[in-house]
Amino acid sequence: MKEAVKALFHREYTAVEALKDISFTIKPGEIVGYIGPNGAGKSTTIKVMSGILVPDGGSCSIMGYTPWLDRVAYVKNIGVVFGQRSQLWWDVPVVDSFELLRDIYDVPEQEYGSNLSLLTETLELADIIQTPVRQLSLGQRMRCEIAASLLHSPSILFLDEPTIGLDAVSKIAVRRFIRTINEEKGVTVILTTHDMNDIEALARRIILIGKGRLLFDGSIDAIRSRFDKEKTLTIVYRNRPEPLQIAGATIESWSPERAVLRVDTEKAVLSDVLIEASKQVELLDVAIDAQPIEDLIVQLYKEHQIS
Ligand SMILES: Nc1ncnc2c1ncn2[C@@H]1O[C@H](COP(=O)(O)OP(=O)(O)OP(=O)(O)O)[C@@H](O)[C@H]1O
Repeated sequence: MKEAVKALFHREYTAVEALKDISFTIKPGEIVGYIGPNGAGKSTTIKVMSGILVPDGGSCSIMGYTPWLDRVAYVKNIGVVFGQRSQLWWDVPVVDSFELLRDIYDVPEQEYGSNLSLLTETLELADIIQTPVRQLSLGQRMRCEIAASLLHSPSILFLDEPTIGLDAVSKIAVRRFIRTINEEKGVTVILTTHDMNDIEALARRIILIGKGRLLFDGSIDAIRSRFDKEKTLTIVYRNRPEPLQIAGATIESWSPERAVLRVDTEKAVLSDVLIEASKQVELLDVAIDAQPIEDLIVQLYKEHQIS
């Protein structure tokens, strides 16, 4: 209590440098996964890039605009979805919010009409568009949020955790939609998410930040070739009563009909392991699994000591 009263008169402040020396360039038409652990600075970056936050230093140029200086002209070119916040009015039907956004962005009637019908069809909004937002499920609301961010045909879309809390079906629908607008309309997408399946499904390029610093900027393939040295080989074969012995492979589990092997591809060639296996058993089925991208990202976090 004493400390609380003291704090009323004498506040102690701690400076948090949310972003430090972060620098990158994104080409039109890219989908970039902007990732990092909690508190890394992802939302802060999106807020700076969308003109909501004014940084203390540094520069940011998007389509020739400085987001926080040229806000009115700039926002016509961007769409923003914050998974944790809503840009829709809670008590009115979704379509009323859409119409208000049309007026705010000054979208010509014809453009609004064709965007609305395309978004209604592809995001399956027909049954919910007359419902007040407060009566929608999270998945339904997120589909409306994404539609709302695209009514004015922006060429850049910032998505801050767009699939948070969605069920598997809705996640797949949202991912498919993001891919479609990127491929068909060339919309540039900057996506933050903790769901590595979003990243795997959408982003070819990853920018990883941790504690406000840029730690990695490159392709998923580059991460794979750096960390994904181990493959899991599952083989199914005709009855063999004793375990296989294969140089270069570690037997993870074994039964008379099935074995799971781990192969370090830096030490053994996968095809040699398979040839050796086929000499010892009559192979019926083979499956090769790479490490999930989630595990690779964790290794990247560990390398930078930010896990
Ligand atoms: N309004 C604020 N006032 C003070 N500090 C803030 C504020 N918003 C964010 N921060 C701090 O800035 C840093 C970066 O936060 P940010 O929200 O950008 O992280 P994030 O990467 O989006 O995290 P998460 O994955 O948890 O959403 C954190 O240390 C956070 O505590």
